Amino acid sequence: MEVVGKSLPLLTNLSVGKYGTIVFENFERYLQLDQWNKDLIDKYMKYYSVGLIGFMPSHEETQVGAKLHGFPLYVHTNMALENATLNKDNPVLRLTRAGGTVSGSLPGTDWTVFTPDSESYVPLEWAYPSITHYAQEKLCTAILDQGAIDGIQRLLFGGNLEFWLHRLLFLDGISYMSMGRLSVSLDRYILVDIDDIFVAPKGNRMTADDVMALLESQERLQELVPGWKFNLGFSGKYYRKGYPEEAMGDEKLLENVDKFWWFGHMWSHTQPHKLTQKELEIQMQLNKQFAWSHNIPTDSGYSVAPHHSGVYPVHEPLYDAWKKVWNIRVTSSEEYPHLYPARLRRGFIHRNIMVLPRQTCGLFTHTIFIDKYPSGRQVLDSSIHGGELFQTIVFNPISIFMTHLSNYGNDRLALYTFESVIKYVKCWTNLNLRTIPPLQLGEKYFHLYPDEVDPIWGNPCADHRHIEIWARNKSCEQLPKFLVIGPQKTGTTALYTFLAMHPAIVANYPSPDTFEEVQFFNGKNYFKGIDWYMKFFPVPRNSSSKFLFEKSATYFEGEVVPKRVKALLPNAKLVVIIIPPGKRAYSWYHHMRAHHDVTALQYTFYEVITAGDKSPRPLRDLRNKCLNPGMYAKHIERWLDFFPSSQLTIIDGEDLRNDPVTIMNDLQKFLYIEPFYNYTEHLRYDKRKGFFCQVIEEDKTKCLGRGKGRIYPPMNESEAKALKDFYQSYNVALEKLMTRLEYPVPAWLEDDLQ
Ligand SMILES: Nc1ncnc2c1ncn2[C@@H]1O[C@H](COP(=O)(O)OS(=O)(=O)O)[C@@H](OP(=O)(O)O)[C@H]1O
Repeated sequence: MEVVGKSLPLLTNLSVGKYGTIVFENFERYLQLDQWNKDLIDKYMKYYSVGLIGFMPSHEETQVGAKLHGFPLYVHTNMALENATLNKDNPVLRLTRAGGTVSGSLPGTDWTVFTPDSESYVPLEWAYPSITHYAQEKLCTAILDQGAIDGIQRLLFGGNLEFWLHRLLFLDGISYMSMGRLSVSLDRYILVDIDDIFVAPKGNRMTADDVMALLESQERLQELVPGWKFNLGFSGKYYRKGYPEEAMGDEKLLENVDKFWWFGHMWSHTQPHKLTQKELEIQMQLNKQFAWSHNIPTDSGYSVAPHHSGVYPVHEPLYDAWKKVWNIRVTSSEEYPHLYPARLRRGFIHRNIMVLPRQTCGLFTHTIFIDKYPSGRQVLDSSIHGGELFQTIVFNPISIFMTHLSNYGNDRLALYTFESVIKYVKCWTNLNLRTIPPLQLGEKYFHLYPDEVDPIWGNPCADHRHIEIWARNKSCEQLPKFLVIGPQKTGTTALYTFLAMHPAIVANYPSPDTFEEVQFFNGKNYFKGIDWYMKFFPVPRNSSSKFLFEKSATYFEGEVVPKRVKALLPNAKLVVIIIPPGKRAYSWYHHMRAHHDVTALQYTFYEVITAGDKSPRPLRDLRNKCLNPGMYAKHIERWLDFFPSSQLTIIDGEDLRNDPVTIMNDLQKFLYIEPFYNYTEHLRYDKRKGFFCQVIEEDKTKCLGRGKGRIYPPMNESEAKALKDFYQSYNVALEKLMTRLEYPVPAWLEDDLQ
């Protein structure tokens, strides 16, 4: 999909058509195109068998029987309409079914209606004028030009997408105009959880009659939705806690235990984020014993958490206890990434537990009576009749809804809601509705959305609901305020050490697995979750005055890293160090040799940097690790796609090496760190090491270890030349970038570009 501004986009790519359907939000813009562009689009549509969808705009001035420029079609604008119907013989209909009449006024008073004067046109939708002085004949509000005149099919809408039926027709239009190339599947999966089946105050619970009504409703729904079963969550502690007739309702449910699906909850419906793993296990175990003693199946692999607590933001003990006690493989939540907007809800898999997005159906614990539905019953009915609930089912391949015991007692609001909406979907669509058990649903979901498997951890403090369901002992102050992102071999360890000397700055604890770096955002560690990450930082006692930071030099070139950092640490400052890229590559090569890397020992530096794409894999890998991080501009631009330049600073590593005091002073200003730390007194050039080192005592310094500031022979001329050629275009881009960001161009960069 491409949204076009003033000029037309390139329609083809290597003589392959790029677009399956052309849509004009305002059809007049198509009519007003200059001849050249219009011919171009028309030719494209004919050649690639692509059709056009256009929406008629509204104007203050009303047109009555006006001819549409260039078409045998007459329009009447600014109409108020009601009672829409569809032409069941129109070939566009696919997902949409000509279901009857949408009674009542259509949204807006600026509809355009069409009168064709050619056999090429087939009406798609009709409606009647609302104002009585018009003749009560049906008027065409959407029309298909089948292309008999100029070989191009066009679908014109006289109203916009505010009308729910048009949203369905629009999808069908895209499918039809692209000859099926842009079609969505007609399968829709719905799962309704009743969560929690024994939890509701006296008076709001189910009686035995309500349970029978639930079963009857389930049978009727099974006729419409193969496999339909209500999915009941239970907390055993509340069994038989209602009035006597409600206790009989609970018993009735268990008499019919095999007619439903079941999933275990917490024994006492407590929010998991408030509990330790041990406490969670006890809660779950009690509930499991209750299940065993009442013949409730315990093998669904599904569970949900009260108030979504612990699922997202992740409370690891919940996942641990779920796995251990119930062997949970799938759950659902409304909170990832945030509650609203609902259309952005996603799934993810964490530690082999599939978290599916849950939709909202408008039934909450406090919505008990149909006639007392908040803001009136008509709100519920319009949600069912083409509104939010209807569209949720139509536009989401998989919908998981949560309902509550209180929705099924009294006047059985939930039964009314689901039976009505399902019937309405059946009436107006050709969708194949299905219900399958949660585990299968999870597998289906990630088959449909493989890109969602990997989570993107957001910042819990960016959402007040998330803070409420995050453990008390956790705090966003335990996350870093800035990151030294690399790249490797540019002096990042020296910078890390100098920063850690500052009394107001606190560095991450070293990682035992990755030498000193945490390497959270770039590799597998990311999937260990943010609890794991936070363990690398002390809980700051006086948080506001401490600057936590982390240095992982591989973040710089990691493709996914900026996106992940942005999600968790949107306000973090970023520190980049650059040195001559060839020098960096050479240092890396010697680093690998010092670590006895067989490939580095086997090949000369020249062989590594000039290796072709047909070379052995290990050689190519080493070449890439040598050369890629030095494509500085490319990587910095990627970070700038996610962060404003004011959050990122670029340090010239040669300055850091030769004049660290000035660099550290500038960096303190960039980070707004107080109190100011006078590095002049704390850093001194060490002749033996050949670098600046930390002053320990008057006459004693502490330098970085042997692995930093290695001694190796200078680069030879052919190596230097190969590197200069390789980095030429990247260095040009770097110079431009630095100038744009108002940095002085480093002397080495100017030299390299000579
Ligand atoms: N003060 C001080 N002391 C020691 N070394 C210093 C210092 N300042 C900069 N350098 C240069 O840092 C190079 C190592 O860079 P990194 O620390 O980023 O390497 S690593 O990615 O963490 O392995 C290291 O590279 P080599 O000289 O190739 O060993 C040094 O040149």
